[in-house]
Amino acid sequence: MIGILGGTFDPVHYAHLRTALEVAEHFGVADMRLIPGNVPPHRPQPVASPAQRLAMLQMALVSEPRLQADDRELRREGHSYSIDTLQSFRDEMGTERPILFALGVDAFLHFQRWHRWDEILGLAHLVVVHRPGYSLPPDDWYEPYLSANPAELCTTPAGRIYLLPVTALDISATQVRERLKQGKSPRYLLPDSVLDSIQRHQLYCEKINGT
Ligand SMILES: Nc1ncnc2c1ncn2[C@@H]1O[C@H](COP(=O)(O)OP(=O)(O)OP(=O)(O)O)[C@@H](O)[C@H]1O
Ligand SMILES: O=C(O)c1ccc[n+]([C@@H]2O[C@H](COP(=O)([O-])O)[C@@H](O)[C@H]2O)c1
Repeated sequence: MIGILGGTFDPVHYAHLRTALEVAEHFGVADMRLIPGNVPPHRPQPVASPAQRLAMLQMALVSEPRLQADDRELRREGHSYSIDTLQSFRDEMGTERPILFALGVDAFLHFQRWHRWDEILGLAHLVVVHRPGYSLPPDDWYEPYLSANPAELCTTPAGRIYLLPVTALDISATQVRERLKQGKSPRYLLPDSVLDSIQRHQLYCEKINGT
C-alpha cells in the first residue's frame, strides 16, 4: 500500500506535513509520497523553481521516514496530471495493491474538472482531508463512493472515497508567500529549515520576484 499527497508545495508548510502524517497513521501507510507538481493544471505557475520546491520538501521530511519526497512529476514534461502519476505507480506496483491519494476538500471541490477525472477512482482511493474554510456539498456525485471503513481502503486497490478530519491548521502557501512579500515572518507556519532556505535564497520576497 502507498499513500500520495500531491501539491505545488510553494513552499511546503506544517498543514501539508500534518496531513501526510495523519493520513499515513490513520491507514497504517509506511510509504507516503509527497509529490510536487511540475506544471500544475488549473492554477498559476509556482514562484519557486521545481528544484527549489523539491529541496524544501526534502528538508522538511528528513526526520520522518514514513514520508518521502517523490520527484516523478518533476521528471515529466508538460502538465502534471494526476491520472498519469497514478498510472506510473500502477506500472510499478501492479493492479492489486491499494493506493491512497490524499487531497484537501478545496482541491476535491474541483475534482470533476481534472484531466480524465472519471478514470482516477479506477486507479486509487481518494482520502479527502478537512481544510478550514471549505466544506463539501451534501448529496453530491461522490456519495455512492463513500466509505467510512479504513480496512476497506487497505484491502482493496481503488474505488472508494474516505473523508478524514485532520488537525485543523489554517495555513496556506499563499499566506506564507504573502507574509514574506510584506516583510513579515512566517516562522512557526513551516519548518525552520525550510524558512532558513527561503531566506538564504531570498525566495518569495519582492526584490527577487519584482512584484
Ligand atoms: N491547511 C490545509 N489543510 C488541509 N489540507 C491542505 C492544507 N493546505 C494544503 N492542503 C492540501 O495539500 C495539497 C497540496 O496543497 P498546495 O501545495 O496547493 O498548498 P496550498 O497551501 O493550498 O498552496 P497555495 O496557497 O499556493 O494554493 C492539496 O490537496 C491541499 O488541499
Ligand atoms: O490531474 C489534474 O487534472 C489535476 C488538476 C488539479 C489538481 N490536481 C492534483 O491535485 C493535487 C492538489 O493540487 P493543488 O493545485 O491544490 O496543489 C496535486 O496532486 C495536483 O496535481 C490534478
